[in-house]
Amino acid sequence: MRFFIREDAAAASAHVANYIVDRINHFAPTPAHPFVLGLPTGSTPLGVYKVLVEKYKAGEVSFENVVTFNMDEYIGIPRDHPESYHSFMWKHFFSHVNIHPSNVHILDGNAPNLEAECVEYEAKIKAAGGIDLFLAGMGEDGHIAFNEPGSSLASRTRVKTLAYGTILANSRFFDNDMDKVPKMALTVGVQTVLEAREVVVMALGARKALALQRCVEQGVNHMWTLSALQLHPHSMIVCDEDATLELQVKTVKYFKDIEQVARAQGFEQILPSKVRTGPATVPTTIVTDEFPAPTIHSPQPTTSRLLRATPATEYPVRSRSPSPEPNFAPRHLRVNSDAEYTVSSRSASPDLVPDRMAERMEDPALLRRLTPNPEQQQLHQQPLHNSVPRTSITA
Ligand SMILES: N[C@@H]1[C@@H](O)[C@H](O)[C@@H](COP(=O)(O)O)O[C@@H]1O
Repeated sequence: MRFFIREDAAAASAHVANYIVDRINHFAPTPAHPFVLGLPTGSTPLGVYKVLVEKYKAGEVSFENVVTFNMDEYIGIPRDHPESYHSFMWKHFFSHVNIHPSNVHILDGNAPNLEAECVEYEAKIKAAGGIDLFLAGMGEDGHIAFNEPGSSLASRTRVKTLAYGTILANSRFFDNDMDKVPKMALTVGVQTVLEAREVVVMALGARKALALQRCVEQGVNHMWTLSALQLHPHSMIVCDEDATLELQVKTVKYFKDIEQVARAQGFEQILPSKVRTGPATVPTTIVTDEFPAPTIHSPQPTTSRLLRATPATEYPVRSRSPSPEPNFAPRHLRVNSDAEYTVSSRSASPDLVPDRMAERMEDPALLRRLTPNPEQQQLHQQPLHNSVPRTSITA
């Protein structure tokens, strides 16, 4: 994770806007190979949009070949409501730059079938080639997009109920009247954000300080969904001094030092060239039967995909998902080349399956031992250490 602390909101916004301009220009997008930008709403990115518009007007960047996907949208308020995220985006950004309206994607909170809208949105992101850079803000409770505390870190675009704290925080845009704030929204999921090739998060002001501390200094936790950023190979946080108030002095010093040392060495903390210049090839996943199943099957929680993630210079790769098998063997991942991965067919779709330790035992003697009341059984059975070779138990 790269972490930049700037004096104030204006300096942080300029840093992010310059970075985005730099990324778009290095990418050199074309109609056939556009730069795909994920965008947030809220007060935090306003300064970034302002600088991006200025830079567009100064001829420093073009949005001609940029495709955008917004993070979220309220459900149930008209699209032209002044506080809809559609209105927000056109008012603060899209109307002032040369983006093609057909390249703008914002979830429709009034769609007749909201679930279908979400599925379609994910499909559109995929069809666009995935998101190159997702810009995000954060909620005071550490949410990213509208992924409120407790959201699955493997979540995708979906309908979401808003937390009381978010409704309260956003009531400032609705005459401070909580009754006027929509209670539901459509939002990209945490996993949708993590699949972007790069994620840039901004945190401004003291009211974000606690969330920033939880997400940076503590572990990955679904109660602070932004903390999932720790699993992303190319993430960056840019904040102002006020947002660092809850961080340890040594954390602040550490990140400032890193930036200073890098600069003294003559380079910024930049991305590998593959990511900077856009995708040449997307890795493919090949399913084979090459790897044997182990004696004892272990459950494959969905979140383990995040932890296993991908090599740092490539895109996240998802395994194919055929119909579930009764038992899942651990996934074997082998890198064949820069852009190819091999996965055992037994490992596909490692979704969370409830299981008992006993069900993983193939040895009947062991199975008996793991049934309830083992003390009673031992009264009637031979000692197990005679019948079970220790070596048959493998993790
Ligand atoms: N869904 C949005 C988030 O994407 C945004 O990050 C957050 C913070 O808003 P602000 O930047 O106004 O603090 O507000 C809403 O909850």
